[in-house]
Amino acid sequence: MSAHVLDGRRYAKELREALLADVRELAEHATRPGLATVVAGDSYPAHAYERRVRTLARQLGIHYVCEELPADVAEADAIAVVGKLGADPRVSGILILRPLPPQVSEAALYRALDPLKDIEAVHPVNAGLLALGRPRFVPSTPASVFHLLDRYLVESGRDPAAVYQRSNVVVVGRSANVGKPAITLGMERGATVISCDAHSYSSGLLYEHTKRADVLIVATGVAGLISAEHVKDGVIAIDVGINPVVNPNGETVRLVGDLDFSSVVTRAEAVTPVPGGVGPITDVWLLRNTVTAARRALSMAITRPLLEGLNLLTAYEPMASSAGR
Ligand SMILES: NC(=O)C1=CN([C@@H]2O[C@H](COP(=O)(O)OP(=O)(O)OC[C@H]3O[C@@H](n4cnc5c(N)ncnc54)[C@H](OP(=O)(O)O)[C@@H]3O)[C@@H](O)[C@H]2O)C=CC1
Ligand SMILES: Nc1nc(=O)c2c([nH]1)NC[C@@H]1CN(c3ccc(C(=O)N[C@@H](CCC(=O)O)C(=O)O)cc3)C=[N+]21
Repeated sequence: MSAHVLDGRRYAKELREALLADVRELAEHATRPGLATVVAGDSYPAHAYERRVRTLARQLGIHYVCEELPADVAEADAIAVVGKLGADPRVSGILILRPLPPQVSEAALYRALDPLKDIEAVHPVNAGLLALGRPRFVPSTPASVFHLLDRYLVESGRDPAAVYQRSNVVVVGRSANVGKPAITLGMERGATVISCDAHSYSSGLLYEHTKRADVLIVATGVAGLISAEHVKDGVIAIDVGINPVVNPNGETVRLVGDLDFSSVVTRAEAVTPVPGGVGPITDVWLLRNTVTAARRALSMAITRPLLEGLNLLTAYEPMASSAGR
């Protein structure tokens, strides 16, 4: 048996076309969405992603700015940069790239985000709303994972809701921006969700869980962590991992996932490749969230003076203040 190889590029193309139409529509209202990224140090995956996002923003006509910080940036300076972007009216969405250098606390930087520009839902308020099933933004990577899954299930003639409700969804990795929100999205769909981490691996339990997965989502950054012997026949396996591997010539770098693709493909019903799976959807989703943020900012700009005129702003303000503004 050889699995269906899910084509993330095809889904990404469709999403990109729809997004371009949205950007053009906003332009008719004299509104241009803007994305800002913050990257500190020289992580290869972070810079690889930054380049993708930059290129796509330009293609779509979205304003783009990247704040490149040195690896030894002081935490207070990084926080000030995030604050500055929050106050910049050209910026509708902000992405803080990971990993951050050790002296910069991720939590401190996330708290410094304007919650209405926090398109990856990492500010405590947005992470909380997501966990409660009322997301303001769905973070791009887990959103892309479930977009792929939902689309594949529909295209193969199944009702995604019915499939999730009788599925074990096993999520390997539980970071705040990928694994944890993926767990939430699986729970929201009514699946039985099992969360595994590095302790599952070191205690020898990881593969007991992965073998029970109907849907396996792997986001660890450990190349080749899961191979055919660790999954059951007919699994649907989604590989989030992006791991740079230096080619034998010692120069060019290629990317591999967390699945040992060539073996998993022999047992799975469906599997995503790296490259060409989740990755190509993620950047489109990020810009889609940026456009959503810009649209909301526009409607707020229109509504605010009206509410002020009617002396109703107090009725409106709690929403903004509950967002921590
Ligand atoms: N395709 C895409 O669009 C994207 C890809 N990525 C890629 O996805 C991967 C994961 O990213 P991210 O979540 O940010 O990474 P993090 O390093 O923040 O988190 C990794 C998670 O994997 C767990 N883990 C590590 N080793 C093992 C192991 N041997 N067995 C089981 N679990 C393990 C860790 O467990 P513990 O918590 O116990 O330490 C942790 O929860 C990376 O390769 C990254 O580059 C990221 C974002 C987008
Ligand atoms: N806050 C934060 N959010 C992230 O989403 C995030 C991050 N930090 N830090 C770094 C990692 C890495 N990452 C990538 C996503 C897609 C590709 C990608 O699309 N790759 C192409 C491959 C292109 C090629 O082969 O060159 C693909 O998968 O098809 C690459 C890298 C996002 N990350």
